Amino acid sequence: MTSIAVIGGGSWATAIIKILSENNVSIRWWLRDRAAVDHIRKHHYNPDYLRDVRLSPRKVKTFSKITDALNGAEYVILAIPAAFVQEPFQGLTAKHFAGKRVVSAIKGMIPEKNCLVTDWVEERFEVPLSQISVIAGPCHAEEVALEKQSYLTIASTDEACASHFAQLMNCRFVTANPLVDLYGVEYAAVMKNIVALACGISHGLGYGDNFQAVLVSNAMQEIRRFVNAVDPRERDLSASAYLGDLLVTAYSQFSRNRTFGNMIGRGYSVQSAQMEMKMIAEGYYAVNSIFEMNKKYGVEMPITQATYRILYERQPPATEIGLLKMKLR
Ligand SMILES: NC(=O)c1ccc[n+]([C@@H]2O[C@H](COP(=O)([O-])OP(=O)(O)OC[C@H]3O[C@@H](n4cnc5c(N)ncnc54)[C@H](OP(=O)(O)O)[C@@H]3O)[C@@H](O)[C@H]2O)c1
Ligand SMILES: O=P(O)(O)OC[C@H](O)CO
Repeated sequence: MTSIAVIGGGSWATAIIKILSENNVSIRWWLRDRAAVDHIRKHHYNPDYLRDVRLSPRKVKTFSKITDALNGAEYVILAIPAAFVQEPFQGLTAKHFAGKRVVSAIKGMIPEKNCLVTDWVEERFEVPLSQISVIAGPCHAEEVALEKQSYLTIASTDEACASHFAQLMNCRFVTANPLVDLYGVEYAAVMKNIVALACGISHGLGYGDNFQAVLVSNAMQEIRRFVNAVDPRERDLSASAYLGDLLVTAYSQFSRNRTFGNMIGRGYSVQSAQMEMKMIAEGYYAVNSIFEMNKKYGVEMPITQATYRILYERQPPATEIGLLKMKLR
């Protein structure tokens, strides 16, 4: 049995645990909410997210102390929005991660540092990059809960690391494939959330499918320009880890980022949209990080810039999307 620590108690953590539980694994699940830890021990489902997912008490043990969850685990999966991922690890050191492989399921950037989660893990806990991977690909937790066929990509700099974890994620309803492009996949996953915000804003303003198709096509070009500037290498951006994830997030009814953007387009303030949405839209934090990062790279990024001005400079969505409209082809 492979021992896997899962850090985070939200919808994606719950979905990942459902997938892994299809295989021969032992899961050590840390949740910050003590009541949820106790509830899962007693009733075998997460009271706050994906309540229909049944959790095997034989395979899944819950913990409220993070060091207990990490104890003896071969893998550590991070599944907390990037803005909050540092909090539970305060006081922990490299020794807590010695010999472990780390998998980030997070599609976001650490706001205070404007850095990728995998870079933070490497630097903060001295985990070798070859032992770090990400879970990517077009996949919503809600569809995993329904066992709808899904595809994941496990990306790493190291083929063996990606392949080994991909095997653990393969199951009846999930096909997981390894890919050697850690940074390209991670940045594309961060950026598709920004695009989904822009799609939601446009939809909220009354723009239709014709406009969105052009917006998404232009967004793919924007992602290509940025990713190639930050990490130039051969990659096929039409693969599902890149284009597929952009499409599902831009179009799905389940997308948190699109939903958040839609509220902004309809006139909600950032604060009221955040309060209304129970779940986290990573794109809100990512747009600031990518905007700041791009001061160094100077890539042409009209969609990111318009979204930044709407969310961080309080510019009227109608004005910004109106200006963006003239730049799209
Ligand atoms: N949901 C998906 O379909 C999906 C798919 C692929 C990737 N992802 C990525 O997975 C990551 C997690 O997203 P999610 O969808 O699981 O989010 P979510 O459903 O909104 O859950 C957020 C989780 O983070 C916890 N949290 C919030 N603030 C925290 C803090 N200050 N300290 C510790 N924990 C905190 C919440 O704990 P409480 O419940 O106690 O508030 C909750 O367990 C994101 O990067 C997202 O992009 C999500
Ligand atoms: O619901 P979103 O917008 O956070 O997107 C979730 C996943 O990243 C889709 O692959």
